[in-house]
Amino acid sequence: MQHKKNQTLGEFIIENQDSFQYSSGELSKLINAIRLAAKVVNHEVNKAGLVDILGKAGETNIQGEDQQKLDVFANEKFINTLANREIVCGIASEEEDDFITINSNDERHQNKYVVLIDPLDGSSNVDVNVSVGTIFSIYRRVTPVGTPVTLEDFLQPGNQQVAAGYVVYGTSTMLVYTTGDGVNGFTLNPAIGTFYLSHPNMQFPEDGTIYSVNEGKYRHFHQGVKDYIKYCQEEVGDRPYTSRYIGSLVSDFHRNMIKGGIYMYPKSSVTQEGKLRLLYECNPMAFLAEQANGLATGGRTRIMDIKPTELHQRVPFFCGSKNMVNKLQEFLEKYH
Ligand SMILES: O=P(O)(O)OC[C@H]1O[C@](O)(COP(=O)(O)O)[C@@H](O)[C@@H]1O
Ligand SMILES: [Mg+2]
Ligand SMILES: [Mg+2]
Repeated sequence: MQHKKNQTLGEFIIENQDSFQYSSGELSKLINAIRLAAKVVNHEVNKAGLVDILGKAGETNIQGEDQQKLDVFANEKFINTLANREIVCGIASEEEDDFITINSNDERHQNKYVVLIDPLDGSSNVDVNVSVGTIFSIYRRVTPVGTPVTLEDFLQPGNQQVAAGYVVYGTSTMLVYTTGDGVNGFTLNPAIGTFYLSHPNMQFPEDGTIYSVNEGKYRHFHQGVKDYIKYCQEEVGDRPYTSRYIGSLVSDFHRNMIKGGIYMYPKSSVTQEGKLRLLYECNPMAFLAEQANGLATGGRTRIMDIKPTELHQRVPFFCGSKNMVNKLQEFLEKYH
């Protein structure tokens, strides 16, 4: 992978296109479309509070969650931007009950990629001006090109992803992604609307001192998770670790990747399989984590080896610095 200081995202995509095993330019066009939609959503996020984009949209999604206006806006922007550029044959989104088929009957379009997105991650933070994100995951379809996509094209294990990434709309706006050859971060210069390579070859420190979990749900957690949280809080050596939980997966992950840490959303007696969705939250973050020398597990299984069964299925999620995730697994193993 070639990194040049002050390289723009557009230049980076072109220059590294050939290092991608399936390079036909289609994936480059796809990443470029995501870049464009991210800028449009960023513009709206930045002026939230000035325009009527805060609050609930009045609908609920298939997860039974109240959709925020920004959820709906971001969903439309990403879907329209991808669909209008005829570079994908299907899209699945947190905000759509079922997957969307694109251009399937048009012989001219031999699109071979499907995209899964969480258009706005951290929705509970939108109205309180705390950083939020967008998450995307890209696969090659498994059904024949030129035929309508099927559920099978979306229910692929994470280890089949060809690319994944996120946008974080925070103190600055960054797009971070991988095509299986390391993780690179690009910061938006809002003055000229261009993303620049600011974080080449991002790596999770093997050890960290930050743990991120919603401790308000502590008493419902599995005993192994409780023991690990207690371990993090013990006054021994470089512990106690610092507790940091933004409540936006993208932002917690991003901070932990830079500083070293572990994010946990366990299953509990309340949320049987946890809260986070395998296909458009856990798999893309797991691909990034592993490409950045980190780990991602469901507790017993490597996240990217889980065979999906449903579009919106939830799984327990533990992700971050290698030695911290391994330590957590030691505690979980005790009870298996
Ligand atoms: O409020 P809780 O239960 O701790 O959940 C917070 C988690 O839920 C999420 O907001 C779920 O994502 P969405 O906002 O995309 O639904 C994660 O970003 C975050 O880490
Ligand atoms: Mg989310
Ligand atoms: Mg969301």
